[in-house]
Amino acid sequence: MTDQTTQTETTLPLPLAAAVPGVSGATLEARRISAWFGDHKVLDRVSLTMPAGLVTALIGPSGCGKSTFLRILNRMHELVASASLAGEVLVDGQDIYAAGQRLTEARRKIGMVFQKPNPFPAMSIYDNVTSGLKLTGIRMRGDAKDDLVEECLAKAGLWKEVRDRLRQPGGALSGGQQQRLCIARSLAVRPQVLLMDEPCSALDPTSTRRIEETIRELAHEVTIVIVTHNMQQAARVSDQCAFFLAEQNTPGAIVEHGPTAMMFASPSDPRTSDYVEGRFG
Ligand SMILES: Nc1ncnc2c1ncn2[C@@H]1O[C@H](COP(=O)(O)OP(=O)(O)OP(=O)(O)O)[C@@H](O)[C@H]1O
Repeated sequence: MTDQTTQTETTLPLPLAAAVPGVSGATLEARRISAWFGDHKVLDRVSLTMPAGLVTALIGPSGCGKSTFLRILNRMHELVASASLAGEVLVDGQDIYAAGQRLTEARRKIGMVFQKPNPFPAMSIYDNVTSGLKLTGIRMRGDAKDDLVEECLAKAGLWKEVRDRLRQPGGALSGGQQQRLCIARSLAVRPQVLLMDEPCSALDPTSTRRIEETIRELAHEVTIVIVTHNMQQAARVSDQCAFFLAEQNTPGAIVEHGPTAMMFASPSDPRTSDYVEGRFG
């Protein structure tokens, strides 16, 4: 699904986390990633470094392989029976696809927030936040768990709205609140990287702004990679952008990447300027 935007949207003066001393998160490096569904090659030798503490936006027209690339970054691509890949994904220098690397560990380090908010609807808000702990083998006592729930909901910008109803079901929240609950759930296992696949495309403009603010606030502690069709959103939230394209039935590849301001103001490839200025895609 594609979120439509207009040129009339304003740009939020959100702070940049770039190059702030003391940022945490991990540097994620994709090296020569190719991907297939059966015989259909959808990515061709894509390399990209996503530095610690920065927000990287993946942009490009529908079908160019952005979501596939994102799913490769935390080993979700392999859930599709026909899927295969080549290349390496390094988290602070360690390849998550190397022999002996555990799938659960990769997923703990590298969380994912999806297009459509997907909390467990009948489960309480509190239990939604802690639901990932058991899966990843983290044990916690009551008080520590309470503190973690508050911390994660606060970081996701939801604590004040739900502090008095933590035992109510997650499904009773609004769409925007559900998405922030999903962000809190991802944060509870202390990921180093957070992947977001069009996290605002199902949300209204106000909820979108809240999520964008949350992304900027989180950027100093977790490396964020976001897929978005919304160029204003890419400009507002990201520090660097990578422009993907799959031309004339060729596999997707990165045409150009660099600091967001440069990608929008003076890209070196005319296809990038055509895309970011809305002339195609
Ligand atoms: N599960 C799948 N099985 C087979 N082919 C798939 C599958 N998922 C994606 N593809 C194909 O892989 C290519 C890349 O798709 P992908 O969803 O990664 O692109 P995208 O850039 O994220 O698109 P969009 O912006 O529309 O979400 C497309 O040709 C798509 O049809």
